Amino acid sequence: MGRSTAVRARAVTKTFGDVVALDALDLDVEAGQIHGLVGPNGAGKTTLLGLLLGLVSADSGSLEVLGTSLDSGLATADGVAGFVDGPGLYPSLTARQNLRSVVQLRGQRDRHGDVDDALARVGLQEVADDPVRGFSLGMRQRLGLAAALLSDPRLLVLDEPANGLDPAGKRQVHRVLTDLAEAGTTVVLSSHRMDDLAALCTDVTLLATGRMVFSGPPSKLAVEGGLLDYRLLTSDQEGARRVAEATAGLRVVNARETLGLADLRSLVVRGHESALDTLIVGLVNQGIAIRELAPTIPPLEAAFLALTGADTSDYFPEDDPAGAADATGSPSTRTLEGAAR
Ligand SMILES: Nc1ncnc2c1ncn2[C@@H]1O[C@H](COP(=O)(O)OP(=O)(O)OP(=O)(O)O)[C@@H](O)[C@H]1O
Repeated sequence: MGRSTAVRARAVTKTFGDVVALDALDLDVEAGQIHGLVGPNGAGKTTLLGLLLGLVSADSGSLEVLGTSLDSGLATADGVAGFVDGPGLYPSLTARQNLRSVVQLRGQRDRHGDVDDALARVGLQEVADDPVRGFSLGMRQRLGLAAALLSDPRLLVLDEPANGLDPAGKRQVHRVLTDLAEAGTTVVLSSHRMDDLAALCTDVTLLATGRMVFSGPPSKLAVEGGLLDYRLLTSDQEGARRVAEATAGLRVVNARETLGLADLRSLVVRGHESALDTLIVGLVNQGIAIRELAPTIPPLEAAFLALTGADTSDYFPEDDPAGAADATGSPSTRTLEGAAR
């Protein structure tokens, strides 16, 4: 394991009875990365985070966390902190008392106001002396993060840390995580929000039914996702339709299905970026002004849907079968090989 590798998983498998939560998973997380795990419900994200925290052990394969092998059973590597399924907190204690109890349980002392500092970093200083019982989900998430910060972790593991956070709270948590990563801490987190992951993560790993279907920078994921649907509004919609239909590699698709009833004027065209470039030139040559042209859903979301096999028919038309889900419903090998690093 290289010095710069915080997590190295090889063929890690974890089953719960008949359910295969992780299926021969390979994963590398470089030190100092903010690494996002994303995938449909039940994909294995929480199971993987639990393994990193030493809360569950793998059935087979090898897992090294911060240079410590976790292959011989339940163990937490030194320098790892975080939580899955929400932070464990004492509801009758205040936020400050909760953090003090964490410090005491670890046999540490509250050096130089570490507790107050952690509360301030997550924006909870105003409610430091309120009982946690009355805290919202977002406040609990932030307090859980503060508890994890108290041990100065080298690897921070967080299960949906933005869950329940308002936009200001989310920005604050993102800032904390970015500052930590800049100081060398590795962060591995799960999220269902592709926009959050794109804004925060250096790399993302996309899981589907316990298998890795993509790992790499979010920008690469967006590009590898395949064809996109674009909404097109011009000065001459009929003329634009004719140009689009004549453009190689582009298809005009049913706008009503894609956009719903809210937007009956727009055309929806499906294709790769290069075909779109040709369309734009064609429209300009015909003297048709382009008023709006944008993906109907964000590229990362489209890539997620395509690579996890969800709703692929919307994103991979019949004339591009190589990009479609295979007969077993698994995501396409071609796409995955192209996508995986
Ligand atoms: N303790 C357990 N006992 C039985 N099955 C479990 C257990 N933990 C996880 N599973 C199963 O393993 C699979 C993966 O679950 P996991 O919680 O890791 O998925 P996830 O990607 O975190 O899902 P979500 O997005 O819904 O949180 C699921 O089918 C789940 O039902």
